[in-house]
Amino acid sequence: MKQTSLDLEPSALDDSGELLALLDAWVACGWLRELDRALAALLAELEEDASPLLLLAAALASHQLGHGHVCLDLHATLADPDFALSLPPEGEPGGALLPSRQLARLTAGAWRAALAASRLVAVSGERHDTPLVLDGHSLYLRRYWTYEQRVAAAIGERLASARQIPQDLPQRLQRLFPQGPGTPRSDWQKLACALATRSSFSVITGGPGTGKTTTVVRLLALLQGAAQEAGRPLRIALAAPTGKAAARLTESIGAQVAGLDIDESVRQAIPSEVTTLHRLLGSLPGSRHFRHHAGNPLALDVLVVDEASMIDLEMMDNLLAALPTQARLVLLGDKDQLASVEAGALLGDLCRDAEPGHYDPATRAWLEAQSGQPLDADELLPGTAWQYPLEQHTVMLRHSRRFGAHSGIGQLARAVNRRDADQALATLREPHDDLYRLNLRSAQDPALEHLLLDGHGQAGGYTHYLQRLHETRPAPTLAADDPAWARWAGGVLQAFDGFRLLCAIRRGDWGVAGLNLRIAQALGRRGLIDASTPWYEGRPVLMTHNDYSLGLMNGDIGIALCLPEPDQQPGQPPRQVLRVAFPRNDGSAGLRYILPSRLSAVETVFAMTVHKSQGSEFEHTALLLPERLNPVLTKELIYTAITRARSHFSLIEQRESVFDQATRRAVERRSGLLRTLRERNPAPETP
Ligand SMILES: Nc1ncnc2c1ncn2[C@@H]1O[C@H](COP(=O)(O)OP(=O)(O)OP(=O)(O)O)[C@@H](O)[C@H]1O
Repeated sequence: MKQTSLDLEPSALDDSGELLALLDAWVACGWLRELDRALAALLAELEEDASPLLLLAAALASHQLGHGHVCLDLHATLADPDFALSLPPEGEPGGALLPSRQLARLTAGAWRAALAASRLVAVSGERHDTPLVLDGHSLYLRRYWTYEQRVAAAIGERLASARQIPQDLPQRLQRLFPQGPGTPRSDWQKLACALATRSSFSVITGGPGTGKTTTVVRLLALLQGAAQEAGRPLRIALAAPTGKAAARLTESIGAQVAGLDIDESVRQAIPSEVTTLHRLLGSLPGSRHFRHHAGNPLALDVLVVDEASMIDLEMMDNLLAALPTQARLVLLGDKDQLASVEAGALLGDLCRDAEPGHYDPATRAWLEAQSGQPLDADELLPGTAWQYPLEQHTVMLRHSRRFGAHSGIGQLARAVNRRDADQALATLREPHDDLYRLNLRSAQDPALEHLLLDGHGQAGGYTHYLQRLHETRPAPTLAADDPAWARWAGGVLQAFDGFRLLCAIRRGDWGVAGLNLRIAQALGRRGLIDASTPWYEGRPVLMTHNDYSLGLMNGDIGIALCLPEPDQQPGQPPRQVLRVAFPRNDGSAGLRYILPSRLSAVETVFAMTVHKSQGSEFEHTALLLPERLNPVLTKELIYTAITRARSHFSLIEQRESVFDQATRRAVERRSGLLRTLRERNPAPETP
């Protein structure tokens, strides 16, 4: 259909054929997925006179899902098209194809009107048979709009269900959170624990080392202790979105539970094993569905989910459906981290107002009475329960015990999080034992290779795990079932977590692919690996898809090692074969060994993207920034990279301005979850 236009030449926005040709061009550049374009083509078939503006919006709404946004926000898109759409994805020059050029003449009013006029679009979900829903100035694919509505409804229902609170809550809190010399005036851990006893839904957010695990372990001790006394012990489960995160939490929960001063019967009834959400819900291979759902709910009274920043909207919908409403759900995570790569920055949405708190006077009074402490933080703002229903059940932990006031990593992370680029740069210039900055003269600067292989001072590089591999290898005559092999493989995997290079992009000199090649070649030149073959001993690999038949999940990391063949001929010396050792990721500290030929979806992982590093920590983390700003470079990405570092952080860059500009820029995830949740909360009746 032709739109009226002042231009004589038809443009992509005036003509459906031209629009589809533009989408083709974007697909050819690798900017748009084939499936985004296919959706536009399908809609063009369904509605013969479909407006090109509708086809464009549909393809872009689908494209946005691939970038984690649940919907296409028309205003935000038109305000800064290239950034809002992340096109081109890695910042390469785009010329006339750039969205900022193509959408220059479009206004939000005209776009919205074209969408609202289409039979394929329901305005605010008033019809149930359209593939698209327009909610305010956001266009959704119906499936995602439905997820958002269901998640908001389920959370709203949980928030409204008040829980019975132990009469002696103040005393119980006092026992679990004794006031020590280092305890701040407002102990936010104690406040978070108190608040989480009140309803079936609560969120505890905080940066690294702020005590999320400590708090939740004490919360579980409190709830289980009270439940046991009442003769109704609780069924508790702990979960995390990825195997890696589950393994990490298993370790820290185990240590925390062991260290608590509580009755042995309560200790025994707090699980220390953490499962993945997929395993908890019972994933069905080859399907989006799970064994547990509303019709077959989880038999649980309390569920704690850590690393909740990695939960996407669809998973949250599944989780809320499968968890009975009377069961408590406690989400833990760092709201400031990058969100899940799937659509929906759930934790970020839920915690948008966690810092100012917006506690209702009644919430504040209750918290102060139960905890015996003032609610005290400079950033707090007042609020009411009906305007801020979720915030009455959310606490942000504010004191990091891992990165104290003098830690360089802590100072840098805090400055980046505030988008205070000047302070972040000043911190990088000051001498700090845990921070290092490498300014490259060019992409080929040998200092890069030196840092990646040998590290810097106390901070190691990639030679460390390979030295361990070679120097601690068991005698080849040992039988395959000798525990020395598992100890060795486990030690090599652990040593590999001593260092990781994180990249912002995938392609080019500064991307994951190029750097993986370069690092492998450099290690080959040192004789530490044989990089002339695709599968060499010491090759670290990352799973890029879930493989249910092998029990490996997207994001799992393994290392190829020469190990004795399990089925040996009696009397023969053990034959060595290359197998890939993966941690079991079930908290058991066990390993599994897979033949390389069985691994179809893996890539080398010396360097990995910051996105993929979420849920992991490394002793030394290096972040390599590309030479040009691009849409993925935001303060969330930089903050996430810095906070992956346990002891040392290195920033590698060619131009200082990229760090500076990226730190000033924040991701704006598009979703309407918080708005929907607030709208669903009834206003109080006026007398
Ligand atoms: N109230 C406390 N008293 C003493 N030590 C504490 C307290 N809270 C936390 N810690 C210590 O601080 C460290 C970090 O705590 P914790 O692991 O609970 O933080 P976290 O927010 O879960 O960290 P992460 O970001 O790694 O998940 C741990 O060593 C823990 O023992």
